[in-house]
Amino acid sequence: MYFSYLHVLDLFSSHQTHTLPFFTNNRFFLLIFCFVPIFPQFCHLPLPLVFSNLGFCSSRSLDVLWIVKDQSFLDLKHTIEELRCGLNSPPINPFASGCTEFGKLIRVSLHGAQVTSWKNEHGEELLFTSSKAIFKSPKAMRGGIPICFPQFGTCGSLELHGFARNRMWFIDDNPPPLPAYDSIGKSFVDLLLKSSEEDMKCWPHSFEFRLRVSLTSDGDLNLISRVRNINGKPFSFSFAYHTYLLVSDISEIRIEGLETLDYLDNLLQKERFTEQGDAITFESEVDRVYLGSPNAIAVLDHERKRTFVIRKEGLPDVGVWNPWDKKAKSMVDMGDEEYKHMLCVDGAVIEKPVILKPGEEWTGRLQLSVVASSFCSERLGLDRDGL
Ligand SMILES: O=P(O)(O)OC[C@H]1O[C@H](O)[C@H](O)[C@@H](O)[C@@H]1O
Repeated sequence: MYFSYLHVLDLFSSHQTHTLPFFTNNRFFLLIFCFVPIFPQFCHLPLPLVFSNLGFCSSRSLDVLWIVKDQSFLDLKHTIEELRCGLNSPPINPFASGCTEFGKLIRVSLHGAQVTSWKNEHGEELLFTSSKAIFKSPKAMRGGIPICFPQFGTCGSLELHGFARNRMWFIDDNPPPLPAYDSIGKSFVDLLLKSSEEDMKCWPHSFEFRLRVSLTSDGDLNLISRVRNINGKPFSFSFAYHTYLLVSDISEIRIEGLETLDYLDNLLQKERFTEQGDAITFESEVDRVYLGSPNAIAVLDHERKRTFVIRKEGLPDVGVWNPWDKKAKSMVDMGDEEYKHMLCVDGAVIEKPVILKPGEEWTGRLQLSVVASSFCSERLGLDRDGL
């Protein structure tokens, strides 16, 4: 059965007594919508819809979550009214259509726990999604932030980038607590992936992978991954937040923070080189893993006059990828010219895989911010240690 906006509206109205105090007392909230046109293929999956903050649970079909910031109850009510008015028309994306303006928000798919959209306060998209992206299980769609686990690239015997990006995740209603600074004043959702019988056949290790996706009051996108070994024996894994940044023109992009580092070149059988330039720029295909990078790097978009600042913890390596024209043309889910508008810069653990003993947990944090390029590197705190 297809799940429509009507269900969402019903859900809000029938639980109004629960939702009102929450929305009036909190400036931040998690708004959960099912969006049929994006992932119709997942709509049959019975997944629990959990508004833990609201004090009720409901079992509904659900596949896409929206994390929205700074919305008062009145704004939300207004939006619901707008959606209600459009109920007789075919379902449309309320956010993309301009029928409502939410400003800062994140969209997350339960398929792969993939962040598929991150918007600033002007409603401008900050992550790349290919116009030819295929939103079809079991593959990850081309764009956003796929999670590469328990393998990055071809570093092992598993499918490329591991299986986590191709699995359905669940909302984690009751995650083990995180430090207070990871929760206060933020809108967030917790997702969970556990090893399935099928996965155990190719990767025989029991794990729990918890991902918190959150939006800070400044509009930063935070991702916190926690992988726990619930096995009787140790296991190792590699990992990456495969982050597709949306850029104006790849030839105008510069990465600062990776200069002088060693890197493995995936285009030359992972041969090791040392970066020589003052900054990384792009004029052909690049597929590299920079090793032992600082915990903050910057991606400067000269044309748009904005800079992505990537801060990370527990993620020593950085994958940098742009397929350029020839490879882009060979990819079914990428437009011929779209390579010009994307750059993958991945906080990752690749060269020295994480080894977890039974009962141990690993944490990898990534924070993405956008600032005006008039900020100079010193003010970005690129030499700051961690988040
Ligand atoms: O096409 P995908 O499986 O999503 O992989 C896309 C790219 O991801 C990484 O950046 C790898 O280093 C590349 O070799 C790969 O081509």
